[in-house]
Amino acid sequence: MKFAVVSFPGSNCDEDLYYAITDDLKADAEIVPHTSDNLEGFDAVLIPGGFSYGDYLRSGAIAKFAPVMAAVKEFAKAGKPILGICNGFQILTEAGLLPGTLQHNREMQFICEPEPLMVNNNQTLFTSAFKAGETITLPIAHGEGNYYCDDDTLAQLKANHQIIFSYQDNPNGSLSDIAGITNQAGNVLGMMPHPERAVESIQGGTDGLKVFQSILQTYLRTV
Ligand SMILES: NC(=O)CC[C@H](N)C(=O)O
Repeated sequence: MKFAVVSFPGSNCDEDLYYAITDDLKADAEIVPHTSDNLEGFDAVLIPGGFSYGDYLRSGAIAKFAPVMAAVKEFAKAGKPILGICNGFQILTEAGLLPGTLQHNREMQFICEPEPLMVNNNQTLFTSAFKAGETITLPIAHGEGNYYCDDDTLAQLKANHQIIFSYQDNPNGSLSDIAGITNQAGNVLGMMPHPERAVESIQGGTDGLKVFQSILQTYLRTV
């Protein structure tokens, strides 16, 4: 299985993700520049955290116009797995691949801390390695992680079990404690917490590795 880690000007978690996949998951990965228009040969796409284009206008608002995003949209349409982490989640909402938006944190401050989360749905390709209802800890590091959507969208997210991760102790004001959601088809996940920062015990925990193991295990079951 080969992972693409898409890198934009201002991405700063691309190499962390690359090493999480190659060193810890022991799978194949390649960093793909924002200028690429081709994701052929990849089985999953990872969109890393950071400050793409300096967070100008809004986080992710300029990245959605990068050449690679047309290929990312095709990849999503083909039902292949796409995971956006932090700025990656912001880019996916701006690109219309996930509903809702990420606003400034309630206290208008950047928050960087380990955060307890609930795994609400382990029946997804991103969470099959977790136990149902498991509580895990992943680091967050963001200024714009306050998830918002309209009432109809929220009702749909709940009815379809698309709220995959929620905060136990809502740090940023997110609607319904939302920390991570999938699209309706279940092949695109956006999450504000950083699984790639919790893949080795030296980082304080390894709960994040299970996200990548889930993707790999699901892939291996289907080939
Ligand atoms: N770590 C990150 O990806 C930061 C995301 C984003 N630019 C923010 O501060 O909200």
